[in-house]
Amino acid sequence: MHEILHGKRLVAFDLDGTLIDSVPDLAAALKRALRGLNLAVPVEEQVREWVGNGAPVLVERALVWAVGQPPEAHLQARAFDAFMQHYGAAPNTLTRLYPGVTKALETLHRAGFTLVLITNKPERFIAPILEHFGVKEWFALCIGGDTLSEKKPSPLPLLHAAAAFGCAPHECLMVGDSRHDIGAGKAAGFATLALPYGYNHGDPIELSHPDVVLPTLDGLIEPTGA
Ligand SMILES: O=C(O)COP(=O)(O)O
Ligand SMILES: [Mg+2]
Repeated sequence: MHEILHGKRLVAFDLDGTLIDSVPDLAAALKRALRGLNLAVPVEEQVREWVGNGAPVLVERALVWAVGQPPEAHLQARAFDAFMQHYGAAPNTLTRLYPGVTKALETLHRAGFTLVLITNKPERFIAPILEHFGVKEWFALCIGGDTLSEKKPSPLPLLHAAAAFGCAPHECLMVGDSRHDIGAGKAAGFATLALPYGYNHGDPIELSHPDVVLPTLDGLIEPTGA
């Protein structure tokens, strides 16, 4: 096990860009929504830079790009509803688990860590996706971007999860791909571990100064030899 796990009891995982590469399905749903409104559609690489602050902000960023200004409320509402419908209908068509995810979750769970999922994705999508990839059973709690009154980078969901299992913040680790995960982790008093392969608005995750950066989750569970 990686030394950052020493003294830890709870590990909180981000979802998009950390466990799953979900942008292809997010982009497909966004394109369908925009096309349905007769608006320009972005390429997948653009969508990759817009993910991370939850579905309403994803749709808003797409509309700003498509119409050149902040969208009026009725356009935002129509595009958001369409996006939610399209994504809900096909959240797992092109989405893939990143390497090492299943083994890391299973190994940590069997080693006695409490695993929680803290994503900014709307809560309704979490269970179908985790079930599809056969990893839902490893999580003791899942929190979405609309589950509580605040989402990452607020520390609130992290502190909520720690309290739910009677853990002090210093006994917890936040694992994520974006500045919102690392910011929330630091604000909550968690240790922080970053994966560089996900979505961080085009910036290197090192700029957020996580405690550790690993190329994949394999490094979290590898024997240290110590
Ligand atoms: O829906 C999003 O913005 C992405 O969510 P996540 O990276 O917090 O899982
Ligand atoms: Mg993420």
